[in-house]
Amino acid sequence: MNGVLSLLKPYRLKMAAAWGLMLLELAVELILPILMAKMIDDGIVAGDLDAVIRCGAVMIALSLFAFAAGITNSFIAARIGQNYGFDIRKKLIEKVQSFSFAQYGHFDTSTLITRMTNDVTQLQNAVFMSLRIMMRAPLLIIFGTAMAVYVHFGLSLVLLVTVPIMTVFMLFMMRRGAGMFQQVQKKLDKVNSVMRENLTGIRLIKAFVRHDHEKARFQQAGMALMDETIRVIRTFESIVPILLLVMNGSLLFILWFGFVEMQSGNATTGEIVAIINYAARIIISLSILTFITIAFARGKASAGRIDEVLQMEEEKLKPMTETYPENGDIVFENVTFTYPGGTAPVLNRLSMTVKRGEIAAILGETGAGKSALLSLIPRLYEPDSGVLSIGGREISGMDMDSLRRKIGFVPQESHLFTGSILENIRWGKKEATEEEVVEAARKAQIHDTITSLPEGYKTVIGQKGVTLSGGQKQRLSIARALIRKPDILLLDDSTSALDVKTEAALIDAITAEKCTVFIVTQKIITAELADHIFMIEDGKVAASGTHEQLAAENGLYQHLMESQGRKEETYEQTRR
Ligand SMILES: Nc1ncnc2c1ncn2[C@@H]1O[C@H](COP(=O)(O)OP(=O)(O)OP(=O)(O)O)[C@@H](O)[C@H]1O
Repeated sequence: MNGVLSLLKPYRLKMAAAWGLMLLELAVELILPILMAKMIDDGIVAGDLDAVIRCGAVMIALSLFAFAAGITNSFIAARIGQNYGFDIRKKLIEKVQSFSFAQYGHFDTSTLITRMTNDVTQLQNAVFMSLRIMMRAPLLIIFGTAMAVYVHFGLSLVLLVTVPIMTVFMLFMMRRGAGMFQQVQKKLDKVNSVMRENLTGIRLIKAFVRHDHEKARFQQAGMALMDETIRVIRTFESIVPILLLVMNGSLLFILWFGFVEMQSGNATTGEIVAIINYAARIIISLSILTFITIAFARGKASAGRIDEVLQMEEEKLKPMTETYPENGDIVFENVTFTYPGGTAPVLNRLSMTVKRGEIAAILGETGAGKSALLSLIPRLYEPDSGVLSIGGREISGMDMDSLRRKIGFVPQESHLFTGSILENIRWGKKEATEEEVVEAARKAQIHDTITSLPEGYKTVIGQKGVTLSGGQKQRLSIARALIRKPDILLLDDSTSALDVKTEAALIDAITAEKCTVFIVTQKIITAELADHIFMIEDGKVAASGTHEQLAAENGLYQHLMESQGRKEETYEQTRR
């Protein structure tokens, strides 16, 4: 067993029990026609009521026994199926969490969601069926045919011909089906992707009056899924009529040949009834096999898709030889970085030093690579070449988790989780006390806003709760980062929606924290508050210095100041 099937290992014993019960149920099913033949020949035809009652009693007892075995098997199979599904989902989420940003880019979010939901359900169904009926149907076909041969060889000859032909036909269809179901799942991915975009972008769609366009997009994806599913159904639908035609023909042949054999005294009524009974059970099993074939083909396709995620190779990282230094400057030395899948480097032999405890403003045109620079510090991406070190220790040799624990990161787009404000801030440090939460909120300049809400820190945000403004979300994200008491604080354009006064108060509070701060910004007014400004252009530091130095010497900076209407006045004047 490998891949996703290896996750069934812990259930080996329970699976064996389920199969054992299934075999008992099957054995009863195979014995019943013989008992019926005996009841007819020794009881009904011979006029012996005692024999009828005896055989009847044994048949009832065996049927009850099979019923109990069947129910227990069903219960165990359902439990294994559900547990297995849970295990796969857990494994998948753990795996996805361990992905580097580059690996995450391999999969679209929608396909990951489909794989974690629908594909897991398909596999769960396949496992349930394999324990409940998947083995039973083929075994009944094999042993049913064997028992029929045992009862009357001549009458069973037709089964010996038709059953293997139909079984091979089914196996062939199963092979074809697996490929087709891969396509169905891909089309389902697309539907999920359009649906997700529609739901998350609902405000935009309304504002731009793009309902019709989106409806058409959804229809296209939905129709593609429907067409593919119909194609598969059509293929499988042909199985049952073909099966019924062949097997009903076999039944008629048995009846006709049985009549001939009975006339010549070579067969009894009971034997004919038993053979017909076996043939009927075989027909039912072959029809069940059709559904099993579909479930198995779907399960196989889904297992492949799940395995693709689970077997994603771990990124090979340098051995961990460095520990995080308690104090240290952050140094980029000739760092070159290309986004995975990107065609050209966004950072090109960039070098810069940010002193411990300094506030560094990163300025640059949009698309200059400011976010890229920030994302290298917590090792969300690894540079192509060059060295990034903290306190003289290369971060590429540091344990990722311990490095990230020292960093407070506020991404460009604020992302909050469904839950209360308190929970959202505490998300940054799970053991934080309420006092710590309030302290972080005060520093992030959001405390007053929170307390003005009717439920204060207990206010639920998200779809079913209060909707916050862009600036409020930014400050909440900053509070979530500050509660960690980070050594390094990365603010990726996270103060863009704040007014001048609030931003200045925030920077004052951050300064008191004495952490090293990288603040990406487009605004000169924010850069002025920094100890050091780095201007990024063409993947390099084009200029650096204090606001005063750059304002006096750097043409590009002066141009930026002018374009933003900032000349002689200072930040203090604006604040007032
Ligand atoms: N995940 C990604 N994969 C490939 N290319 C990317 C990715 N993210 C950004 N880019 C590209 O890399 C370049 C630098 O992007 P980055 O987001 O680092 O710049 P930025 O200076 O932060 O921009 P902005 O100020 O607009 O946020 C851009 O041209 C962008 O299109």
